[in-house]
Amino acid sequence: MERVFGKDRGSMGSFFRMLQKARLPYLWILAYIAITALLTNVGISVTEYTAELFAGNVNFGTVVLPFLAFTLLSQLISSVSKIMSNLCVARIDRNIRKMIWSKTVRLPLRYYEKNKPKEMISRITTDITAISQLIMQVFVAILTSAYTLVITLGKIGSYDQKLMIALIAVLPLNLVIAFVMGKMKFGVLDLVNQKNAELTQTIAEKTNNLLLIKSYGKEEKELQTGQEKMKGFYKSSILNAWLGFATPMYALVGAMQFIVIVMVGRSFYSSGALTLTQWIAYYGFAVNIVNQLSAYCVYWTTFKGSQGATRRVAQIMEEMEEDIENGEHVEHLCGDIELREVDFSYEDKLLFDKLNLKIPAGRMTALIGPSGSGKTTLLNLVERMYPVSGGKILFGGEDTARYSLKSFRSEISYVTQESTLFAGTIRDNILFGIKREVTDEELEKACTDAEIMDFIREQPEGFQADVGEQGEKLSGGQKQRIAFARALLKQSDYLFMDEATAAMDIRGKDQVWKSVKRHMEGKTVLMVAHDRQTVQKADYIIVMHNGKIICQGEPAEVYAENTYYRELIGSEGQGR
Ligand SMILES: Nc1ncnc2c1ncn2[C@@H]1O[C@H](COP(=O)(O)OP(=O)(O)OP(=O)(O)O)[C@@H](O)[C@H]1O
Repeated sequence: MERVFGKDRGSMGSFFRMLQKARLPYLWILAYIAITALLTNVGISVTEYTAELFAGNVNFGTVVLPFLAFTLLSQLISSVSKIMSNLCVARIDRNIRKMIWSKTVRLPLRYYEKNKPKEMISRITTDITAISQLIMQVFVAILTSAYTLVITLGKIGSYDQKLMIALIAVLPLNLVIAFVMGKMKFGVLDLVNQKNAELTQTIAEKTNNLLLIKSYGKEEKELQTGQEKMKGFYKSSILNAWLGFATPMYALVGAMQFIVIVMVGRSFYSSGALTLTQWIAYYGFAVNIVNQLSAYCVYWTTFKGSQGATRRVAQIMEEMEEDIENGEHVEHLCGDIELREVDFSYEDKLLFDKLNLKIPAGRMTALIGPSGSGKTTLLNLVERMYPVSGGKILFGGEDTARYSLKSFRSEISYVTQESTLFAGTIRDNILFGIKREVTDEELEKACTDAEIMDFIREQPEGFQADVGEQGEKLSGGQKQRIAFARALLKQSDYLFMDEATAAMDIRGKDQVWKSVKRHMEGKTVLMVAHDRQTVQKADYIIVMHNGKIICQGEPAEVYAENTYYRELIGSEGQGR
């Protein structure tokens, strides 16, 4: 509960910085404000003509006709104003969603160590809706309501200044109750949004891993996990539902104000300070003012209710993006890869401490070592997916920190451990990230070399065959072959592979390795491997253990020195 009713931590500074970046549709918002101001003035006329009618003045030309005309006009403007408000909300939603999506893609991988990527789903869907509501239903609405209040009070003041002052004196009652309710609403809605994000994250993760859940018979357990998250969300929604009691409380305060307003007006009418028409018009204006003030209570609770969502989105926008353009454009990477005194930690866990390593250019190097020794991390550091916390990474003696990430990464082909594909066609997936024009012959050649061409020919739609969500219609080996075809088409001088053939059959592996040898003749290949067949392709070996290099050199040297390599390669590998 502390979380619900505790101190709110919304930061309006970061919120306004976020709005600056969001490029709000200011012209549309201004047009909406202008139309709403027009509606206020037309509404004043409607109230005045209504008062004339109540007072018994039914002259067709001067009262009835203008009353009908202004009423119709007021309804028309009101419809246009609602449509404009919805258009503004849609535009604000779109702009902020685009901005957060761009941030999601540009945030460094480091950000996702601490924050769950799947929680971004509810940031981009639910939280953003709360923000557009805040802008239109609070900030803009406060402006338009304030205008209506001033104009209406001015009108009452034109009847009698004292009447206006008496009315102003009874107004602040609403604000006290609104303040208390707003505090509670903030806590509850923050909790609702948080529980929603957790539920989204859990469902996205579990539905992605249904195979694993089924094969280990964990249906009941995961059912429970999902249900617990739903229970958490449900409880917070129930708490939110109880806040519905705020409405009768506002109504009670409104009714008390109404009694005071009528008594004040009545005494002015009795003393002769107001005519009958003015007394009736005063009543209409006073009701309008109370409605406006009730609306202020709603603005306040909406404002407090959206504070949690606002804070989360604003915090994301404050995070540093990876600047992929900054730095020198590297035309052509070449030379040995060198790690000099490199430090790197995952959160508090130090993995590399002053690591020194040279990976020779133009050779096929295997990076081997027990699980968790840091092989994938080393590949990621060399590709600059994570910044090092100390030391340097050099290519051909040049510090890579001076190159722009965009140009630097485009010089390396990387076949990752998972070989994830995106929903779409085989062709789209192979050409993903290939920035040059690729001819059909080249595409077929790369697929033949990656041993996937026969499979593509078997598909009725060929290259246009759909791979399914995350490539689910393909086998693990087929996905790896597609990733290989893509890497070959990239034509880089550096090829990194992280257990990139682990899912392939023995014959397929051999074929793919022959293609790699052919394509990468004289170029640099760095591969992480656990199996003898793959490690044997290498002509240089690096052995890692617990974030340290424990041995490196020609296969024969490493065979003589290192037990891990000897056990991995077996007696057949001797003398290589
Ligand atoms: N994102 C992460 N956050 C925190 N710790 C991590 C993260 N990724 C890896 N680690 C830790 O860093 C260490 C090295 O991991 P890494 O994936 O580099 O090992 P590896 O040698 O490639 O293992 P494997 O052969 O099993 O793929 C491990 O102890 C791992 O738990």
